[in-house]
Amino acid sequence: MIIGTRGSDLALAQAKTVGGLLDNRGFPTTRKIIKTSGDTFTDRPLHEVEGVGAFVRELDDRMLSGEIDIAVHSMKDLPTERPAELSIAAVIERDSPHDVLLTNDGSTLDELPEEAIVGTTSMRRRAQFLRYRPDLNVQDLRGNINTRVKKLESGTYDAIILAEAGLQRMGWDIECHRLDADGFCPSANQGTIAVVTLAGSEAELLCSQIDHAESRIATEVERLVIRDVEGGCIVPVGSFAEFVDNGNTIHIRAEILSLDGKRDIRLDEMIPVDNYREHAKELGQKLVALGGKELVKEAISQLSPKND
Ligand SMILES: NCc1[nH]cc(CCC(=O)O)c1CC(=O)O
Repeated sequence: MIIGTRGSDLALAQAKTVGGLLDNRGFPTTRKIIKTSGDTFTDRPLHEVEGVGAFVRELDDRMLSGEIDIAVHSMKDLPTERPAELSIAAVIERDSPHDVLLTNDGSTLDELPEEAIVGTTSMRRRAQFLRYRPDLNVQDLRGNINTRVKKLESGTYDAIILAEAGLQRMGWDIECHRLDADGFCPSANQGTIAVVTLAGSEAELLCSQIDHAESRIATEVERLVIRDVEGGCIVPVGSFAEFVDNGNTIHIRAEILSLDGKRDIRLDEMIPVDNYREHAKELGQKLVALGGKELVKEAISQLSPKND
């Protein structure tokens, strides 16, 4: 079976993880690197390139045309709307869902001097940082993990924010400070790898063997809770579900922020695992009732290029 992947080091590491899990079960795989438009326009902020799904569509197309059997993605990059012919055949056991702060001199978030330059392109991270430290100077920082760390080391930024899972998968042992989920609620599905196949294919059946049930449920809850505010991945929205109470309860935190981090709408709730879908949908409606949709619309209107 052929695993399709983007060519970045992170994507390759993820594809190797999935290949290894399948090999262990006696299903040999090979890898094929696919270049995507999200990889081509690395000089522009992500929301200007083509928004949601820049990295994903190309791999979808190659699968629909039969060129690859399996596609490996960072699950947080998968858009909500997916081609009906494709299936998430496996959700791999989650790595760290948290963000981390990397600083040039090892200082923590609280120790950074006023006006320190913090690099991130994520609107969520920007808003969360400004909420916590309105004095910081948050600047755009595009590029893959390697590029971003290099730009930190070159001194262009005093600090950068990354997904801890990315660092783990690269195998780098760099000093960093984990940002807690109360102040820095991660993106929905952060730290989780999704394995995509054609629905009804043999590959789907084989890949279902490496599915991790708790990770699948947690990622589904995270998406359901923010589904009705219709944000996509470029607006300041966080959603994080974790199993507590010996796996009987799910702790869900979700939030929408204004771009400047001055206003937010937040949820912090426990739901039973039984009937988790119904509970998650109810929380989604609660987020809407609190004004979540309006805040998302406001953020999008401030992001999109004005027509005239
Ligand atoms: N935004 C790009 C992206 N997509 C997935 C990861 C990291 C791995 C993951 O969350 O599974 C990253 C890098 C980052 O956010 O720092």
